[in-house]
Amino acid sequence: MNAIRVAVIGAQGRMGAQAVDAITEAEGLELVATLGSSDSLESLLEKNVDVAVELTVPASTETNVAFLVDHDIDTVVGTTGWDADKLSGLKELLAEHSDTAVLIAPNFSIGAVLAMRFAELAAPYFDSAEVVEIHHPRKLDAPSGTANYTAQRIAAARNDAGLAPVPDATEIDPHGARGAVVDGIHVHAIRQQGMTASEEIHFGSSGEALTIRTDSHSTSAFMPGIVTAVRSISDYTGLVHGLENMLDL
Ligand SMILES: NC(=O)C1=CN([C@@H]2O[C@H](COP(=O)(O)OP(=O)(O)OC[C@H]3O[C@@H](n4cnc5c(N)ncnc54)[C@H](O)[C@@H]3O)[C@@H](O)[C@H]2O)C=CC1
Ligand SMILES: O=C(O)C1=N[C@H](C(=O)O)C[C@H](O)C1
Repeated sequence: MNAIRVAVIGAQGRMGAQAVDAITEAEGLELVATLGSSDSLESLLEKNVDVAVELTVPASTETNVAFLVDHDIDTVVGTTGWDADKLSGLKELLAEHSDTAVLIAPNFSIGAVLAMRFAELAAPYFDSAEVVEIHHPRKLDAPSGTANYTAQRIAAARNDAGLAPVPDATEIDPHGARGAVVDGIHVHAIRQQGMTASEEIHFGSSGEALTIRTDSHSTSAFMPGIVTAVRSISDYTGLVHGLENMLDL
């Protein structure tokens, strides 16, 4: 079988550089292009790319992915910033490219993917639910893409179960101490030197608490997920939101 021809966009970044190594080492994958912020996406067109891996910045990802879809290149996206409007625009674009797939993966770490699934399973059983994320201080966006997605999934599971809003008597909060609110779920972001990425999901009901925690100690945590996605994406078409959809969870 021919190797899958892979391009990495954002190849000089923390994630991109590690993805270059992971793809180079992975059996059945061939790294054919690496692009940084000053390189033109047009240069990919002569490389016969099967799959692009997009690991850039929230301000660039939508334009990059639109170019790749317009040229029918399957794309694995780890970059954050994909809010509901951007996702729906991408869905519309993909509808015009029926053989092309894009994975938007809020998190490639198996621990984080499982933590989100466990949270979704736990959500209907608890009155209270809040998310705390901790990241390195170089991170551009808050709350993290993973925390946003976790909160959305908890909110959807609570909604399906017919739960009332989370109990909270706060009336006075001049400094925003209760954090961001995503679909009714409070989300708190900590930026801490020495950290890579962690998330805690706190649940509570009368007399009991459940805390789910996932830690990525280094960007190596995300590489098996990227390689799995690159190998699998040709089996899909359209928008795939979340690596869990490629993991049979
Ligand atoms: N889904 C996941 O599991 C993970 C996602 N991330 C996300 O991935 C993104 C990248 O993270 P890091 O590598 O830590 O950031 P970084 O800042 O180290 O790297 C981003 C790179 O993209 C480059 N870049 C910016 N615009 C570009 C463009 N138009 N074309 C090509 N390159 C461009 C920058 O020059 C930089 O080298 C962030 O949004 C981050 O939140 C990070 C870790 C895991
Ligand atoms: O910027 C990061 O580092 C990370 N970004 C993603 C996010 O925002 O959720 C994934 C992971 O948390 C690391």
